[in-house]
Amino acid sequence: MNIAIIGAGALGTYFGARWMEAGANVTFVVREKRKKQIEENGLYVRSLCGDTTINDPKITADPSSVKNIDIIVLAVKGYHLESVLPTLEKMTGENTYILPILNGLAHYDLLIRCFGKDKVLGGLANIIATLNEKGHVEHTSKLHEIRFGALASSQQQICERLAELSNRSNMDAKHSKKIKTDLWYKYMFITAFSGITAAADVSIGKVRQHPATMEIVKGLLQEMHSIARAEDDVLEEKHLERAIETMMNLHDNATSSMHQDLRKGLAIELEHLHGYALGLAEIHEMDVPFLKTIYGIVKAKS
Ligand SMILES: NC(=O)C1=CN([C@@H]2O[C@H](COP(=O)(O)OP(=O)(O)OC[C@H]3O[C@@H](n4cnc5c(N)ncnc54)[C@H](OP(=O)(O)O)[C@@H]3O)[C@@H](O)[C@H]2O)C=CC1
Ligand SMILES: CC(C)(CO)C(=O)C(=O)O
Repeated sequence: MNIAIIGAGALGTYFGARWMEAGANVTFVVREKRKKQIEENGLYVRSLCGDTTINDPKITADPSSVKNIDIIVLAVKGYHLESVLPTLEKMTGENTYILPILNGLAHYDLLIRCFGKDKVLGGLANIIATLNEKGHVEHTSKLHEIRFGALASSQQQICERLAELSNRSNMDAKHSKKIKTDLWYKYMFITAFSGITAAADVSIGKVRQHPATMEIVKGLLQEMHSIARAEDDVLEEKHLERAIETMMNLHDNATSSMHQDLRKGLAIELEHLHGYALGLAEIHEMDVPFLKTIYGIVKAKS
């Protein structure tokens, strides 16, 4: 299978490396600075699930040179989305599908508008990974899940091909038959988790110590659940209960990538996650005081 990864950041490099180990032909489409860094330092993954070095990785900063791709994995941050569209346009052929693994849902509207609903697969990732100063991946927990699935009936075959490849790989890959539900669940969860950890500047253990703080988490989840139901009606009551249970069971030191980015002084995906949810709430004329407050607090810190 020919896979192109746009964004050789933490997720793109990690999953790209795992697909390569499983025998895929993977090309990394990067910008010049990252290309130079990879040429100097190589592509290396340090992982609790097994280290790996990518020997002679195919890297290019010229998307028009990348042909005959089955799946383009989009692994950029939400705020890179607009600027990556010309890259996607140059690479998307008749038989190419786009698999976004970004957090959130805001990108689907844009991608489907630009490339059509048959082209855009559903995807998400659950992993804790970052790039170190050498540009190598540091994967620091045993969680390395990727989920993908068809958003249109014409996409079944490509999803099955990806599942066949991924089942041979060293990652927890799931071909989901209910990817829309999975996407909304993750969006609900990450908006609450990243919101509270970034706003309070603490990891989840501290949040759980204080019932008043935990009430905010529950309020955020409840509001996101209501937005999901108004928009797509795919989440049930059990999903809300599961999200609360997961929050209760996370390791005390667990925190969100948004919180970590904020601490490092990096850009964050606040508009992509919380901003987009506020827009949906407005369309549905819903009152979302927890979301509004968290957005306001994190905005001032960003
Ligand atoms: N890290 C994590 O643990 C998790 C992250 N996620 C989500 O996954 C997504 C990706 O996150 P993550 O991998 O951490 O992000 P990173 O910042 O590590 O990687 C994003 C990469 O995208 C690259 N990029 C941006 N624009 C372009 C472009 N036009 N062409 C080529 N490359 C480009 C950047 O390259 P450059 O160096 O040139 O800027 C960067 O390397 C986010 O939505 C995040 O929320 C989800 C689960 C966990
Ligand atoms: C919750 C987690 C770590 C799961 O992948 C995540 O998506 C994030 O922090 O961005």
